[in-house]
Amino acid sequence: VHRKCDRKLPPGPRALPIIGNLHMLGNLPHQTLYQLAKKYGPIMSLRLGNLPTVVLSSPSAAELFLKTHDLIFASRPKLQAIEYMAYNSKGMIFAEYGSYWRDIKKLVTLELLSPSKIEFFGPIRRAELGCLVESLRRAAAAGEVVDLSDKVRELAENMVYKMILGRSKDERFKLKESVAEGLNLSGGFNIADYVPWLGALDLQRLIPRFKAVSKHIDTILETIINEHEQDFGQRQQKDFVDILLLRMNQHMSSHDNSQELKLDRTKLKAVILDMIAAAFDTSSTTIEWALSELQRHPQVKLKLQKELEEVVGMDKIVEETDLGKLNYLDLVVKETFRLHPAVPLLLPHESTEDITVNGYDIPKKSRILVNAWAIGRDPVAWSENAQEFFPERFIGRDMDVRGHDFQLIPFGSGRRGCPGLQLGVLTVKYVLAQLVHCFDLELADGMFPSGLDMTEKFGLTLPRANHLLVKPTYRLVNM
Ligand code: HEM
Repeated sequence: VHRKCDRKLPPGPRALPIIGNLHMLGNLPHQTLYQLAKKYGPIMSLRLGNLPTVVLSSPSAAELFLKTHDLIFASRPKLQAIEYMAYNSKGMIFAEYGSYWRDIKKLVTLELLSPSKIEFFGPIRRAELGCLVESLRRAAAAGEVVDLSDKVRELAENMVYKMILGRSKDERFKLKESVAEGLNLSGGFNIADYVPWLGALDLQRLIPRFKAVSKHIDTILETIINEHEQDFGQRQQKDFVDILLLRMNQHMSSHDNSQELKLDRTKLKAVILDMIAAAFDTSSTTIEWALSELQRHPQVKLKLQKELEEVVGMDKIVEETDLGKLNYLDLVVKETFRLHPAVPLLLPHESTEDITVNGYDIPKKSRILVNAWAIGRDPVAWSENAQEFFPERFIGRDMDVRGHDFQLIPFGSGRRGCPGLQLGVLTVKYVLAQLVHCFDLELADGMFPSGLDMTEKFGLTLPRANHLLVKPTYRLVNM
């Protein structure tokens, strides 16, 4: 046991009283932390309020914390937004590490996100993507400019809501808007999570907003679950709510006393909300950046279109079964994940014990931030042209995004790695391939490709600050 003053923390900038280093983060914390790490190193120590925080910014640093010592760093901090808005961490994403999280993870990976379930929901993705292609075709015929950022986000939302709740639109309530507001409110660094006594004063006036969003979402979920209970068995298409209800009812009727997770209504709502929140704009953000990079790199786009012409053909649309044959698409998507990880600092991890890593003492209950955005730009891992969008860099490099290559961890790695990885990668590839195959896009206002603004907007995910506005032209023949 170390006395506090004997501890050797990782190097880092000086902290101010009370707020620590919070004031340094700025509007784009992942970029600030990337710059600070250049000075203080890949294992860097900060104080956010009075919380010891470790920021990891290189592949080997991430490997030490997410693989070598994964078990100690596999928990999550308690965040005020989550306590209020996500059923007190009863879902999976913010559950503390332990048997409850393990049981939920099992349920989610086996019953909601397994390969067979992903395949089962294929027709939903196909139908929704078909609608988007149709709407872009109409815009092309009319020579209109479309907000592609909005369109792609709407598409991803529709796919997700259909799969989870069985419907993509419901005129009666504004679930999408409320979830978006909830995510927005939880995206920033909330003072209350770092300086509890200041939090009690609620200077940012967040608590009433948390409560309002939470109440609204809960009412909607209750209505949807009630309706599922009423017409259970009558509908052909089963969604996540049906699957979880079935599971909940099986438990109740079998009176089994096993230790396995017993779903109740609150847990069911928490899991449903987690699935929505996790899938909400991760895929669409990635697609938006991929399309932006292709717009800025016409030669990459042409090469991808050529591959699609050869593998799919100009008289056919892309099917999910084609994706495995599209090798260049795979490189383009990896390169997008490298430069534009949708969740730039992953989700916060928390340590459950005092531990020494690489000679540094990391106290129990430290906050761990993994800067996946910085790791994707690490010049040692990616050479001098790390900042450039260059898919060919992956040729001959046996590397994927699954979390065993620590240079590329857009989905995290280890115990807390993303369970929606397969679905996420599939969605990104499918939508991107279809849009690139079916349309040529021209930037609105005749802007040169290289002039496309690439400013980011920090939140839970990292979308474009300015929407991508384009004029589409349809490419396929006899379709
Ligand atoms: C391109 C799409 C996606 C990206 C880039 C992404 C990325 C991530 C990242 C970085 C984490 C945190 C890892 C960590 O803390 O170490 C995460 C966690 C998670 N993701 Fe995803 N994700 C995507 C899609 C999805 C989808 C479609 C779902 C489910 C429908 C999903 C469900 C989850 C869940 C439940 C967690 C929490 C895991 C835990 O705490 O144990 N994700 N994701």
